[in-house]
Amino acid sequence: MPESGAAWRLEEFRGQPCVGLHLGEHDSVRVALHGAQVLSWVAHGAERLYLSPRAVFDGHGAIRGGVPVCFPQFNDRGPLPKHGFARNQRWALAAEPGGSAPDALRAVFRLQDSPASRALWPHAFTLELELLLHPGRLDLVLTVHNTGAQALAFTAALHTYLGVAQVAAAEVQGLDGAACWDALSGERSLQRGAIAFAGEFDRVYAAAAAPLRLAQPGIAPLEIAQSASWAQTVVWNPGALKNASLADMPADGYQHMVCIEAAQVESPIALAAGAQWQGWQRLSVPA
Ligand SMILES: O=P(O)(O)OC[C@H]1O[C@H](O)[C@H](O)[C@@H](O)[C@@H]1O
Repeated sequence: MPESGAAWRLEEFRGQPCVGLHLGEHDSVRVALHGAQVLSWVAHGAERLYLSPRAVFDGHGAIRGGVPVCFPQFNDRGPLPKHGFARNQRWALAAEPGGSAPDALRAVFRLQDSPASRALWPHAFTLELELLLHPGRLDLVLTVHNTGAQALAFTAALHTYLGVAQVAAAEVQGLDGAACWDALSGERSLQRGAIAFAGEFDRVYAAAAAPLRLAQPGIAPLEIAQSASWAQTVVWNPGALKNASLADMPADGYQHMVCIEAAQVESPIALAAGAQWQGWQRLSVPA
């Protein structure tokens, strides 16, 4: 274990088994085995993720909030259930969590193909989500391993719900000039300036080379970086109307979240038999 005060433990949250990583008093992460879904990330004492108070924890459906892992399909762009099946299945801890550096904790979750996954998608695979918790920083590393004898192809995302005090006052910086596809209008254009939110927003951006920033008045900004292996970044907020159609969101839920997703949406990743792919997202509160 790293410095004193660092620990991991099995926890229960809303009836679901979870793993908690705790680095001292002020940094922690909680992950449900269902979907290996991160439900909470506390950085320097402040929660930075949004988890809907109406999220359903039935061990079957998707949990609204935190960091859903979308695999092997992004959204409804294909024949599989929306955002694939990985967020709807029980993952396992790959090994006992522990210290990875003097001031860091690491946990790895694993999902392998099963009769349930093969009924939907006829491929052999191992999916791993590695979490590295540092003071003020969380790294999420997704690895896809084709363990079968046939090639496979997938799209995916780390569908991160970031918490905001008031979405109308929040801004996403760092995508100025990026090519974007508006999922609402179908139009392609270039982003001009920072992203602000005044209604439903659902856009797929060509990923930027430098980290993005989520800026809010009076709150330390959050930096969001992703590996170059993800071609896109998705930015989503349902706005009031779409929010009202989401049974697992409270009426004001959309005001308190912005999704910034490291994603591979437009061209599937092809993996030959035995090949691996890795993509990460890093969330940090700059010192
Ligand atoms: O409601 P879900 O299946 O979790 O999807 C939530 C959202 O995910 C992504 O951000 C997509 O770009 C949106 O179009 C979608 O509405």
